[in-house]
Amino acid sequence: MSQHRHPGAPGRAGAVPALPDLPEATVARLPEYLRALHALADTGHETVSSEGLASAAGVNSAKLRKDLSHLGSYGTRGVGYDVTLLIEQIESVLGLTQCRSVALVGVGNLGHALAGYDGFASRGFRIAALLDADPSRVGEEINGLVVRHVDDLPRVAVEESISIGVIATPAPAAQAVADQLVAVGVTSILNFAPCVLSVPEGVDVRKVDLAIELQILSFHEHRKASLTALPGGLAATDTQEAIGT
Ligand SMILES: NC(=O)c1ccc[n+]([C@@H]2O[C@H](COP(=O)([O-])OP(=O)(O)OC[C@H]3O[C@@H](n4cnc5c(N)ncnc54)[C@H](O)[C@@H]3O)[C@@H](O)[C@H]2O)c1
Repeated sequence: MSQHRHPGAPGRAGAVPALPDLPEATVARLPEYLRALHALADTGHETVSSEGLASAAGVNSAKLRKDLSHLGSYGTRGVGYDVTLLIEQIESVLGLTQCRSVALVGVGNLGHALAGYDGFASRGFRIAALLDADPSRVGEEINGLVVRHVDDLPRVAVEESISIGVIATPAPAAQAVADQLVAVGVTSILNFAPCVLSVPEGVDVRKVDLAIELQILSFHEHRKASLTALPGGLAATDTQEAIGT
């Protein structure tokens, strides 16, 4: 995943308490900690050591302690972190204490898969609107939601209090869709189209490109093959650390 961010995003949800200014890498790891913590809570764990949580989240424990110290969470010596408390702290920092409404634009192959995925709701996101430019797709019902024409976006954005836009259109259409989302006041965009979007200051864009992830893995495969070809073979390398996860 890649991301670009502009400071000073105007909030749509009104005044919120000042948040710590966290490093982006920390922000990117918090959802991993949250997922691991929910799994621990589901299996009856009340506390967890930094090593245990780090291992469940797939990071090293020093990095985890540093990340959590940014939230003012240091755990208790000999006991570790209180699982429920840490879940609350991370959810609060990530702004997950309120459910956010998402508009998905482009309901083709990928859009259908995203619209049919139930996992967003359990993580605090409601797909509230499906929009497409193709009249033959308008009116189709997916997971209880009817696809609407993208020209309805201004009305839908107000009706559903849309706070995040997801773009799953072909790349040539993505910039125009981003412009439409920005025009209706959306300040967070998740872009699946393989292109760079230009957005005004105050709008955050994250890009998901599985092909890029595969290319990065390809590099590591390539590198491992070159190392095993050396005399002595591949040193005891922690591949996840090498990848930087
Ligand atoms: N990020 C990833 O890992 C990943 C994986 C798969 C596909 N993709 C990308 O996701 C996008 C969608 O892929 P797909 O296979 O679903 O394509 P698709 O052709 O099946 O669907 C695209 C949909 O977008 C709609 N559309 C086109 N222009 C529009 C506009 N201006 N406003 C609203 N809707 C519009 C089309 O009518 C169509 O329904 C592509 O850009 C593709 O490259 C990314």
